Amino acid sequence: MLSHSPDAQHPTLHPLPIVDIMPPGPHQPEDGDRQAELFDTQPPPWELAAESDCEAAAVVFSEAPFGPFHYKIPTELLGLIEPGMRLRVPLGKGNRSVQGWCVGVETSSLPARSLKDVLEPCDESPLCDPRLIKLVLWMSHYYQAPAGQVFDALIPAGVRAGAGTRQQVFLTPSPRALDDEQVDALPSKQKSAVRHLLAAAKPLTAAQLATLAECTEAPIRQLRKKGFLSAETRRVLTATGPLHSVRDRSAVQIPELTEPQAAALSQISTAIESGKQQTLVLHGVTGSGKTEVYIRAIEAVVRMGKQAIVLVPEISLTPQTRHRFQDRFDDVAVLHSQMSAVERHYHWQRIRSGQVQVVVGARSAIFAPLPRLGLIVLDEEHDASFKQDSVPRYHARRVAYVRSQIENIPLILGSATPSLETWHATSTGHATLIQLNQRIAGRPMPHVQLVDLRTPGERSGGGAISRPLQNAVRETLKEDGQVILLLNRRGFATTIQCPSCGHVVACPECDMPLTHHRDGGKAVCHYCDYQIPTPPWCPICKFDGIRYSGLGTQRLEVEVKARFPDAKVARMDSDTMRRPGSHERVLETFRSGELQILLGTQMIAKGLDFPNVLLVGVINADSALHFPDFRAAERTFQLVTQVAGRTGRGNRGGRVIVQTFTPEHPAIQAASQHDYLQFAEKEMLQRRKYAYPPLGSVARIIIRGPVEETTEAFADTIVERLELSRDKLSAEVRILGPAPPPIAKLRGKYRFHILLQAADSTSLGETIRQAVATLKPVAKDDIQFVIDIDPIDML
Ligand SMILES: Nc1ncnc2c1ncn2[C@@H]1O[C@H](COP(=O)(O)OP(=O)(O)OP(=O)(O)O)[C@@H](O)[C@H]1O
Ligand SMILES: [Zn+2]
Repeated sequence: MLSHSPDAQHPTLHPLPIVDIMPPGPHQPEDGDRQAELFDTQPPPWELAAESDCEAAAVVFSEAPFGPFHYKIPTELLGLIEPGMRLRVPLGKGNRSVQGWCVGVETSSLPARSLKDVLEPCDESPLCDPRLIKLVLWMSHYYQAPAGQVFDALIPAGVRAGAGTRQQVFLTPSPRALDDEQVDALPSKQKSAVRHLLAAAKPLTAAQLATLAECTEAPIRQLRKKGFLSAETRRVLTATGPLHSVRDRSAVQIPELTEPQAAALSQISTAIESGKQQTLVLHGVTGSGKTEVYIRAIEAVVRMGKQAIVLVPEISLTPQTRHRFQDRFDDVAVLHSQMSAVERHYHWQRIRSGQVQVVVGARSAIFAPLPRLGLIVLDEEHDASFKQDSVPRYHARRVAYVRSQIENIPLILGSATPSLETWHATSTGHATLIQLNQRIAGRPMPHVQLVDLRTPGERSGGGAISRPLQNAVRETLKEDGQVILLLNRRGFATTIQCPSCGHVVACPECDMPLTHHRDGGKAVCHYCDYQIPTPPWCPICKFDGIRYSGLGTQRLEVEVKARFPDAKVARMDSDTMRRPGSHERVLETFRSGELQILLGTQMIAKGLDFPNVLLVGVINADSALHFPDFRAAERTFQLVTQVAGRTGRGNRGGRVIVQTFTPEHPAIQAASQHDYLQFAEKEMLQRRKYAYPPLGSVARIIIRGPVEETTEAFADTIVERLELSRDKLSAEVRILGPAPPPIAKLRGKYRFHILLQAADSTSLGETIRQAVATLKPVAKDDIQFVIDIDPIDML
């Protein structure tokens, strides 16, 4: 049913007709919530006489009904309401007062009396400029998320709540104060206060005015009573103190660019000077010096009086990354998830005021309200953490692309292992490829040795570490080198099973096997965090001798400590990294050389730059390979290549040992040869064969509910509607399911999913939009459905 031409539209990066993006269409409000719509009503002729021009605000809400609804701006608020502000408006039959976001102000000649009035603005100035509003509307449309909820994702909660601010009363002169005669008649202290306020030519608090006029606040109170002063309440930032640190930059050394770096920079500079949107893909092998290229490009942007956003995966927001930018720019705002609401608000205000040159942050930093944005950089653009897994389920790469179009600026996507979406864009002319094929200082790529775990001789004593890896660790430690060991599974044992009756201890909420954690002897569900004390015997047949199998990082840690008793070992996974700053502390001790072996999950695979790491061991390269996910091979290739890239970054060289049950797998073969091209070409053939992204678009609908039958029945209804809307649109969309996903039960809810595939994202999106437009699960069934456009998570 699906047909593809080789030059099929690129689904992720094809140019979007931004100007054509329409605000979300008017949703049908709930019964009794009917609020007149300006643009879907034709006034009957007898009303035309009564019509007069009126200013109306379009308002969206973060809870149903989502709008947009139109409200009349009453005369006293004319000129005070702008798009991007929050407004208080009456909603529904009972006219309950609710807060919404203003997305537009228009003059209209429709009968004003059919519209309700705006009650009041909640902000003094917009929280969102017109370009960001455009981005919100695009996200709302593309990801099929209510615009009000997109605003909530865009504007940090700390900003919305005014964290670290206080209401303060500001005084301005009223018309009476402008009448010299009346002022002259005032007692001297009051007269002096009025004159000082007039001279200040800006609103002042009573305390400020009292200081200026050298009086107490009593005369000022008198003046207010007599009507010489008008008072207005405003929110002001009261948080002070060192909310961000400034580094001493006197000793910073600026490296001379290598030739390939200089060539890359010159291409990027041309794009920056062009003043146009352009997507540049910086494909540089690990350790090729991509960060230095970003920094130089941003320096050029800053010289032009503009600003930049650098997005990195959350886990890379270590001091090392921060310092690299803070060392080179006067004003960097680093945004990370462990910030308090006050800190976040403080930086947001600084960013919006235009004083910040560079914003470095994870996914949501793409929304930073820089007034003169000149460049966006996504480092490690392939990283899955750029996709948000709650509404709005956006991918920062796609949003960055759209923002760069709205702002008309270049976008740099950097990686040693670009996503196939990005790679494909370079071959269809939607992006320009810039390559750094060599490491800095002519350092060789590390040699990778594959250890075939199927060969009995390679495995030593049933442990996780093969004989070759064991020898290599020993030699490295002897040479005073450091070791990184990757095992992408946390916990001690990943299955707890009774060898007598075969029972596997599973989560009652998710039906997934529990993982045994040694600390505290807990059995934990890695999907919902359900925990019980690990049962000492089989809960079913009471057999005394339950078995722990399957390898996790805790067990690896025990084995490593037993095999190399003289080495200092640290484990890094989400269990040991719960406390703020723990990630940084471990990396600091590793850098200082105090630690010899660092083992952990994928969080040790990214971005680390330690010259003394002479050996990287991958305990089980296949762990991600057999997931029911079309990106499994890509993820395996990326993970192995990235972790292998952590060695050989100094003058002492480095080597990599990869343990695997499938050494012949193309992803593992290509990773072992540092051959991105080989991988990309083979993988692209697979994607083409099945019309998977980037050669087609995918969407996923997840349906969940407490009763299996009703949930499935509801999923069936969605499929029927999808088929109807597909046929009505004559869209070539393939609809698969409903079927239980790999995680068929989660937190006590049954799950079904529907997969949709099409050659282009537009017909796919429209098919879904029409199918669910009026769809609502029966409230008593407690069923929810989630639309995930361009899903990353297929579980
Ligand atoms: N021109 C240069 N001269 C000397 N050293 C450099 C130069 N450019 C970068 N470096 C250093 O080389 C090292 C590797 O650079 P960087 O971390 O930017 O590489 P990368 O391409 O981002 O690697 P990865 O993708 O593996 O994270 C860093 O220690 C950096 O300071
Ligand atoms: Zn669970």
